[in-house]
Amino acid sequence: MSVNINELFASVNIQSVKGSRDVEVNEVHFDSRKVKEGDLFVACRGTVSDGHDFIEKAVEQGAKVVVCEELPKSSSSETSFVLVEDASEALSHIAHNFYNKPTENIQLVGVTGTNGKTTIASLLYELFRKLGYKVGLLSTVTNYIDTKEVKATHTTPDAIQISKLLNEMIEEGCDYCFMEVSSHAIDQHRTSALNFKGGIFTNLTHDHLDYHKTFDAYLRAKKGFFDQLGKTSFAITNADDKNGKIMLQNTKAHKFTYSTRAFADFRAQILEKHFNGMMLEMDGLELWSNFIGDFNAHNLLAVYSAARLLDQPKDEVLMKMSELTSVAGRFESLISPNGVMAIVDYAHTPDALKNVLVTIDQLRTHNETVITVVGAGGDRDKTKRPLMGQVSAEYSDKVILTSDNPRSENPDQIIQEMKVGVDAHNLRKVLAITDRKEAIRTAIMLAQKDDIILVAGKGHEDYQEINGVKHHFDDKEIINEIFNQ
Ligand SMILES: CC(=O)N[C@H]1[C@@H](OP(=O)(O)OP(=O)(O)OC[C@H]2O[C@@H](n3ccc(=O)[nH]c3=O)[C@H](O)[C@@H]2O)O[C@H](CO)[C@@H](O)[C@@H]1O[C@H](C)C(=O)N[C@@H](C)C(=O)N[C@H](CCC(=O)O)C(=O)O
Ligand SMILES: Nc1ncnc2c1ncn2[C@@H]1O[C@H](COP(=O)(O)OP(=O)(O)OP(=O)(O)O)[C@@H](O)[C@H]1O
Ligand SMILES: N[C@H](CCC[C@H](N)C(=O)O)C(=O)O
Ligand SMILES: [Mg+2]
Repeated sequence: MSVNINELFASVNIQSVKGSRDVEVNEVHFDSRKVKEGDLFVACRGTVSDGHDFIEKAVEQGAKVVVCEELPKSSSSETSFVLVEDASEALSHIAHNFYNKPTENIQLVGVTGTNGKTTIASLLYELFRKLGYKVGLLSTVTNYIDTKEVKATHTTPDAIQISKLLNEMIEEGCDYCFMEVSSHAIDQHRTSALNFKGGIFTNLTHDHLDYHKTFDAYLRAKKGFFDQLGKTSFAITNADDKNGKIMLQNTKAHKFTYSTRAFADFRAQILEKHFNGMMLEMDGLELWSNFIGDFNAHNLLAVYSAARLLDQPKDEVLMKMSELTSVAGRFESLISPNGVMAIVDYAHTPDALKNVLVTIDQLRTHNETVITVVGAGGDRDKTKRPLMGQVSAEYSDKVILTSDNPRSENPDQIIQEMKVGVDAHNLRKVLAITDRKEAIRTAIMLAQKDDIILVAGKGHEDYQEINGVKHHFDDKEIINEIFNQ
């Protein structure tokens, strides 16, 4: 396929062009290593390197058009250079135009917030399939083009990948797509060109301060998503979150709120909590849900609100919602032959850990012991480590601190940084076992019938990343193996 660049630059704020404007290109890339003869290269400034340093390389490999924020000192006369103010933002528009402006032909709903994005986006995908539609999903766990699975590498794919996948969804006949929008993605303009039908805010708690530096910058990144919504879109926020209101402060979209506590457009209340689910009153009607935990009442309410704002009938939505079951790696329980329960959950922030442990505490009928196995990611927010240590020890009877993707860091050092946060009176509860498999084995050995083990932080992940190498590792697989030994 070849496309004229005049079409590609629609809605891009061009400062100047050096060279011909009447050029056809084959492919669009932001990585010089992928450029082939006749392609377009966008030089983006990154966190590690600067795409401008690879312009020469891209030209050598045959780039016909280069989009950049600064012209290189010497430039080939055969290549057209398009100067823009923000190359990452331009990339999002160029990719969207290249893939036939997909968001003009699909109802796209984005979910953002610290926790709950995967849960809400995946449940919306399942719900709309049950309602009879063809649907797409872009999530941390996996991507779907209707029923075709495409492996996920990020929570939000890069700008090119997003538009490519959305275009494939349209070709497959999808009416809707539900996607997670991470704060990194917003900050890097991966979603700038997309025309969202709706946006959902979950909550904002401590995470990713390695990248955003301050909580305020993290908040502003999330808010940027709602600022970008158009006036025919809807924006749904969590009225029970401290920052719920601020998120929608400057949006042009129609605003809606959901709450389990206060007055809101969409309301729910937990009527009964059971081991295998809960009974809710949702928007005035009763709903059985296979999910537990107060935070899931919020997630389900967000799902319901979005479905209603997408004009789906109330009774049918509630009926199909009661059939929804758990999302991979989110509160998945396994029982050993001698009655020990292990729960695998993706809690990797202080707030998520607390929510999950409080939910587990509410499940206790006698004085079952709760043992938590948890680590914190390497090369990620270091300031959440002591908080995760503190919360785990406060809300468990025993904690085994271990590794969770140490990446380039020393795993013992990460564990030490988690331990620093543990209150003095809780230190006796804490063990440190660096090898995650051994940590899980020890928890299982310590547990007696009816005790509960929480294995937190990796959820659906099937790897342990150490020094740039992903080794196969799956919490559920390991637990089952040890349970059956
Ligand atoms: C910190 C971060 O977000 N990094 C992302 C970013 O890379 P970067 O800014 O570091 O890129 P860089 O290496 O500095 O390179 C700058 C530019 O030079 C280009 N380049 C580089 C080398 C070369 O030889 N030629 C060349 O052209 C690169 O393609 C890039 O355009 O842009 C890349 C392309 O989109 C992403 O793949 C990469 O994700 C990395 C792998 C990552 O780990 N990201 C995580 C933190 C992330 O994005 N997480 C969020 C979820 C978080 C959550 O909510 O839980 C996500 O959405 O997944
Ligand atoms: N609404 C919520 N509020 C607080 N904690 C939640 C909520 N929903 C889920 N959690 C907890 O957070 C964990 C991660 O949930 P989920 O994967 O849905 O979040 P996410 O926002 O997609 O995370 P990520 O940023 O890694 O993509 C869950 O395993 C659970 O422990
Ligand atoms: N999307 C999150 C996932 C964290 C999961 C945890 N297992 C880790 O590796 O830190 C992040 O990139 O921060
Ligand atoms: Mg996610």
